[in-house]
Amino acid sequence: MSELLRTESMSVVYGGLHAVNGLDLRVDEGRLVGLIGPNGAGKTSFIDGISGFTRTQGAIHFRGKRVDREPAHRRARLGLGRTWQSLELFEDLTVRENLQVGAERQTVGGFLLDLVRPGRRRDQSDVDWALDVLGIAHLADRLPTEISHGQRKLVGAGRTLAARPALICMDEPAAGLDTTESEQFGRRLRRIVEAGVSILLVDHDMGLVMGVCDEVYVIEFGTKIAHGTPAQVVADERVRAAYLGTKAGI
Ligand SMILES: Nc1ncnc2c1ncn2[C@@H]1O[C@H](COP(=O)(O)OP(=O)(O)OP(=O)(O)O)[C@@H](O)[C@H]1O
Repeated sequence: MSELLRTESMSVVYGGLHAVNGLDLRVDEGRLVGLIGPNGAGKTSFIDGISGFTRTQGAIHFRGKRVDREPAHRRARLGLGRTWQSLELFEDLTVRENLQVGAERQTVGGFLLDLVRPGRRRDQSDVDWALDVLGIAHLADRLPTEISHGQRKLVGAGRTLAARPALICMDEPAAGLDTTESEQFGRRLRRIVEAGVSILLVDHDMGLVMGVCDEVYVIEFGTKIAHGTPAQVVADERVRAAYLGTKAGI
């Protein structure tokens, strides 16, 4: 399997707090990799660090290139996509238009073209592809207020997918979904991977993470405490101890 993302001793430090503490993590092409840990373990800080939204120490390699000193927009252009914990769709745009916003790569040429031809037709192929992978093509002309909560989550993922990334880091994409919606969402995640896009999945929904991931990393206080298949991780004593007394259901 070829390597897509690899961090080496990566840390995120806020003041004196090591939110991520020397983490080695790897995502290969064609893999759905979970990253879990109790509240405050450092999961969002890790995603912020690899995507370039917070300063890091250590090395981050993406598609064979060292990227830890590259700005966020350049990492995105290399194919490193991410979603955000707060799902804010453009409520007055259709589903298709919401994805179109994600697909647009702002270039100087495109900006000038918009000035001279404001109503120009845009290439819809990436948007059509993302709608199809997520199974929401039939909702393309609806407004976000007209679709279900689970479908809104797919639109949120679709905005990142429409930029055709090689990897999507998802930060709690299933928050607030009930069990049935979460299972449907999980099937869509597998379709994204089958379509050639790897996923790093952060979520508190253990049914989802353990049900869809090929492998799972577990962190506590910014440090890796386990890594393996879902079955190996669930059986790990340190993981069980870390989750003892929480509602996560490991
Ligand atoms: N901008 C910041 N400045 C200072 N401390 C921060 C900042 N962001 C996060 N932290 C702290 O870093 C630690 C890790 O937080 P982070 O949000 O990365 O954890 P998490 O695993 O994503 O948590 P949750 O599951 O609750 O979302 C926490 O102690 C948090 O309070």
